Amino acid sequence: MKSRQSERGLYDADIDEARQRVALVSGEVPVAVYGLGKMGLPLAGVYAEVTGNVVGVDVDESVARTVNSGGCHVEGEPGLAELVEERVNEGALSATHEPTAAAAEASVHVVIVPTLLTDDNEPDLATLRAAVESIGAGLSEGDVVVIESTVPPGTCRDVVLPLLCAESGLDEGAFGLAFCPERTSSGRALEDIRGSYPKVVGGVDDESTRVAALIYDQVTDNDVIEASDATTAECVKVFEGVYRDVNIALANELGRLTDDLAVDVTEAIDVANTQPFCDIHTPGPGVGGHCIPVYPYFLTEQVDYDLPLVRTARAVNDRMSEFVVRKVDQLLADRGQALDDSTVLLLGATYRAGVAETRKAPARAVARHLVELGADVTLTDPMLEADDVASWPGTFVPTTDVETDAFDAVVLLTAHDEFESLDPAAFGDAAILDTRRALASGTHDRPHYALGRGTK
Ligand SMILES: NC(=O)c1ccc[n+]([C@@H]2O[C@H](COP(=O)([O-])OP(=O)(O)OC[C@H]3O[C@@H](n4cnc5c(N)ncnc54)[C@H](O)[C@@H]3O)[C@@H](O)[C@H]2O)c1
Ligand SMILES: CC(=O)N[C@@H]1[C@@H](OP(=O)(O)OP(=O)(O)OC[C@H]2O[C@@H](n3ccc(=O)[nH]c3=O)[C@H](O)[C@@H]2O)O[C@H](CO)[C@@H](O)[C@@H]1O
Repeated sequence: MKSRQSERGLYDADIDEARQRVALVSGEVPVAVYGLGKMGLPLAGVYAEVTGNVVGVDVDESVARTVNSGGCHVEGEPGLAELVEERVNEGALSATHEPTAAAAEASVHVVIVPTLLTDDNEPDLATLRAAVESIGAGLSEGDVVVIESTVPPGTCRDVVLPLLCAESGLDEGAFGLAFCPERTSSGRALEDIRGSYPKVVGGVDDESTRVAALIYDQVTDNDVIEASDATTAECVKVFEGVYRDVNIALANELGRLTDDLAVDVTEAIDVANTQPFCDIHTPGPGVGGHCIPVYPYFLTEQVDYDLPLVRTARAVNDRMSEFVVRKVDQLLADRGQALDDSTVLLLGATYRAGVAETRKAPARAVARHLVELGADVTLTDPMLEADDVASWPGTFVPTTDVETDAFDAVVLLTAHDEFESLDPAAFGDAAILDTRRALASGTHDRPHYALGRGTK
C-alpha cells in the first residue's frame, strides 16, 4: 500500500467536520480540476472562488497558457472572463498541462473531461480513463476524487475505482470517490454551478458521500442531495437526459400531426401543459449538443434489456431532419418547383440558440439530406464562421452578407435572436419553413409553414 498520507486529505480525516470545512475554504486543501472546457473552466473558477487554491488541468497546453495569463478561451458565459482574471490575479487559480504533477499536489480531484460516443454510438470513456490514470499516479491516502462528467451507470464503481487503485497502489477505503454530476447549461454555467438546482452527490462508500457533500455544501448555494451510492447518482444524471430526449421525441411526433389534424399542435401542447401532470416539450428539427443525444446510449449500451422506448425516441429525433427536408420538398412542389433545381438558405447551424456549438447539430443532417437530393444549399449562422462548418455540405455565408431574398426556400433551424427580428418579407417570395416557431406570423402577407403549427 502506498505510504504517502495526505495531511490535508478530507477522506477519513483526523479533524472534525467543522475543521474540515475551515480547511477547505481557507485553501488548506488543494483542489485540481481536470478539463478546462466550456464546463470545466467555469467549475474551476467557482472552486477557486470558494477555496482560493485551485489548479486547473488541461492537456491542451494553449488552454493552460491562456488561463495562466488571466485569459478566458470559453465564450458566451456571462461573468466567466472576469472571474478567471480575478482569481488568477489573486493567485486562487492557476493552470497546468501536466495532470500527474497537479495530482501529486492536490487533495481534491474534480474530473470534468468530455464523455462522448464512438462512431458506433458506444460510450467513449477514453478521455475519462486518461484523466483518472493521471490522478491515480499522484493520488494520496485521504484524497477524494469527484467525477462530474456524465458517465454510464456503474462507471465509478467498475471502471474508475479499480483504475485509481491500480495506478496509485492504494486500497479501496484509503481515498474517496464520488459521482457529483454537473447540471450545467452552456450560456448560464456560473449561475448553474453556483446553485440553480440541487447538487447530487453519491460516493462509492459512505465516507466518500460525506466528503463530497461537505465539499459541495460550500460550492453550491442550493441544497446537496446525498444519493445512496455513486451508481444511483450516475443514474440520476443519465435519467435526466433520457427523460428529455424521450419527451422531445413525443413533442416531435405530435408536431408531425399538424397537417393531418389541421390544428396548431404547439398551441394544443401549450394548453395541455397548463395542468401539472403534463410537460410536453417543443417540436424541433432534431436534438443536438453534448448531452441529450448522447446520454441515452449511456443507458442502452450499458444494460442487457433492450429499452425499446429509449431507442425509438432516439430514432424519432434523428429522423426529424428527414421530415424537415420532405416538408421543404413539398412546399417547393406546391409552387411547381423541384428541389433538385432549387436554392435553399438554412438559417442557423448551431444545435440551439445562443450557443456556438455544432456537435450533433440537426442543421448538419438537414444540409446533407438537401444536398443529396440535389438542392443548392447555403448556410448562415451569426455565431459561426466558415471554418466552423468547413466539413459540412453546402456553402457558408456570413449572416451580415447573406441576401435572404435570393433563394427559392428559406429554412429557420436555430432561433438565434438575429433571426427572430427578421420579417419573413425579407425572404422575397421564397417558400419559408420555420422549425422553431421563431418568425413572426400574421404581421405580413407572407404565409409560411411553422413546424407543429402548419401554414399561416
Ligand atoms: N458543454 C455543455 O453544454 C455541456 C452541458 C452539460 C454537460 N456537459 C458535459 O460536461 C463534460 C465536459 O464537457 P465540455 O463541454 O466542458 O467539453 P469541452 O470539449 O468544451 O472541454 C473539454 C476540455 O477537456 C480537456 N481534456 C481532454 N482530455 C483531458 C485530460 N485527460 N485531462 C485534462 N483535460 C483534458 C480538453 O483539452 C478540453 O479543453 C462532458 O461530460 C459533457 O458531456 C457539457
Ligand atoms: C446539465 C445538463 O446536461 N444540461 C443539459 C443542457 O442541455 P443542452 O445544452 O444540450 O440543451 P437542451 O435545451 O437540452 O437542447 C438539446 C437539443 O434538444 C433540442 N430541444 C430542446 C428542448 C425542446 O423542447 N425541444 C428541442 O428540440 C434543442 O434544440 C437542442 O438541439 O441544458 C438543458 C436545459 O436547457 C438540460 O436539460 C440538459 O440536461
